Amino acid sequence: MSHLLRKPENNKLADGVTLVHEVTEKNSNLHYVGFKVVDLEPNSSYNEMLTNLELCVVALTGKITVTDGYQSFSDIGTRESVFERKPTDSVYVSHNKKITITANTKARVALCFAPSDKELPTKLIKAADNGVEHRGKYNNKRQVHNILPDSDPSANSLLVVEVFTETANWSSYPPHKHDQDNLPNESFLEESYYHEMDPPQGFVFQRVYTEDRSLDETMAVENANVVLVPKGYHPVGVPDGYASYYLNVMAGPERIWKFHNEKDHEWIIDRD
Ligand SMILES: O=C[C@H](O)[C@@H](O)[C@H](O)CC(=O)O
Repeated sequence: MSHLLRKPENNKLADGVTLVHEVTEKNSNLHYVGFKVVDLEPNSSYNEMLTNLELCVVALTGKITVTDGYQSFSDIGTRESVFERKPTDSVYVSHNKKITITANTKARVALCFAPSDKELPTKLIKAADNGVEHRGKYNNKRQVHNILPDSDPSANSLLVVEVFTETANWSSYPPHKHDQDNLPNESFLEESYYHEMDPPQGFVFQRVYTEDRSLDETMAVENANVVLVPKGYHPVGVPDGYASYYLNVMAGPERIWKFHNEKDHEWIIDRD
């Protein structure tokens, strides 16, 4: 199995609290992006102590209450399934804070981390404030919810976005990369993908590869898998009959999403 592909760990932390995924600098080849998925039964709580990291808590499914010890955001979350295809609520918390997430209903929560030494206000990012985009044409169409885009100054280095790709379409396509700290031409952003499929027995293909092919991994990605993108192009193809969801976390030295399309495939964008 590719070293970039993570299957659910489903590590039971306490009654009603399961750590589905944990991606850190210690257990991955990522140095900027950190990521966790936590399942909570009703009335169960999960605590996280932030030191030099900022965090975006995304209510993937179900309803949760999030507090940073000073502010509390109650009963947030908008959907029972990500495939309701509507934005959800999130909470941004900057470094040096302890956060507690309590489930009001059965919930799956994504914790998106990036480095920060900047004190910034804790903030509810309401579903209604997500920028929704419909990108692409032909079989390259996808729906994008911008949760923490680089146009939103709320965070220090974190970018969070979720993407819906319908049956037999491609996304993160034409292949693009952002692995060079070379602004204004390209930014360096590591990236993680948390994938879900509908129906859940489905899979997608994702390839992660560099210009020189020194890295070239093609994966069959299944429901609730995580793919790590330390560098390189990273397109996703969705088989006929299935719909794809993924949540992206990006972070790097500059909080700017400036990607470079692979020249061989850039014509895809120029079709009439
Ligand atoms: O770099 C960002 C990720 O590849 C996705 O968020 C991608 O941009 C989604 C898309 O437009 O297909």
